[in-house]
Amino acid sequence: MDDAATKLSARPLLLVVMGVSGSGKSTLARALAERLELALFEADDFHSAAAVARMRSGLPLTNEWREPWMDALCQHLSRTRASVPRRVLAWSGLQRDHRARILELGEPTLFLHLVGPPALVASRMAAREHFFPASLLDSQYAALDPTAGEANVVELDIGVPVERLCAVAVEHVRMWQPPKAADGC
Ligand SMILES: Nc1ncnc2c1ncn2[C@@H]1O[C@H](COP(=O)(O)OP(=O)(O)O)[C@@H](O)[C@H]1O
Ligand SMILES: O=C(O)[C@H](O)[C@@H](O)[C@H](O)[C@H](O)COP(=O)(O)O
Repeated sequence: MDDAATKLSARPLLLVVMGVSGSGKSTLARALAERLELALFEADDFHSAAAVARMRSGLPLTNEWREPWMDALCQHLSRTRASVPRRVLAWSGLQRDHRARILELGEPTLFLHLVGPPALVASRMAAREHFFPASLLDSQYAALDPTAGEANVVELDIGVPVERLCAVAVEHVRMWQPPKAADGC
C-alpha cells in the first residue's frame, strides 16, 4: 500500500464513480480499487436480463426500468456493508433522486463524477465492446441531473490518462471530510 492508501485505510468509505455510459467509470473504479485496496462493485451487474436486452436493442432505460435496478443495487450495498466497509462502486448515478438513495444508506460517500465532451465519450464508446450502444449516449445526457454544487460530489475531467485521473481522484479522497452524520459509520 502506498502513503495515500495507508492514510485512507482506517475508515469506512464508499466511493461512487459516476457519469454517463462510456465516461470511464469502470476503468477508474478498477484503478481506485487497486490503489486504495477497495472492494469493487459494478452497478451493471444488477440489471435484469430484460433491461440489458432493452439497452442492447437500442432503447434507453426509463425511470420505471431503473427502479428495480436501484432496489437490487441498494439492497446489495446494504447487505454487504458490514463485511465490506471500504468499497468503490461504478454506477452511472444519473438521477439526483437515485444519488440521494445511495446517500440514505448512511455510508461516508463521495461521488466522483466523470465529465467530458460528448464527442470524446462517443469515440471511446465506439472503440469498445459493450451491450450499451453509442446511439444511446444522447439519452444519457438527457437523463443526467447536473451535479454542480451538490454536496459530496467532485467532478473530474476525463481528458487525461487513467493513471493521472486516478491520482487526482485519490487526492480528492484524501482531502475529503465526510459529513459528521456519516463519520462514525
Ligand atoms: N482516462 C481515459 N483515457 C482514455 N481512455 C479511457 C479512459 N477511461 C476510460 N477509457 C476507455 O473508454 C472506454 C469506456 O470506459 P469504461 O470504463 O468502460 O466506461 P463506463 O464504465 O463509464 O461505461 C473503455 O474502452 C476504456 O478503456
Ligand atoms: O441509463 C442508466 O441509468 C444507466 O446509465 C445505465 O443504462 C448504464 O449506463 C448502462 O448499464 C450502461 O453501462 P455503463 O454505464 O457501465 O456503460
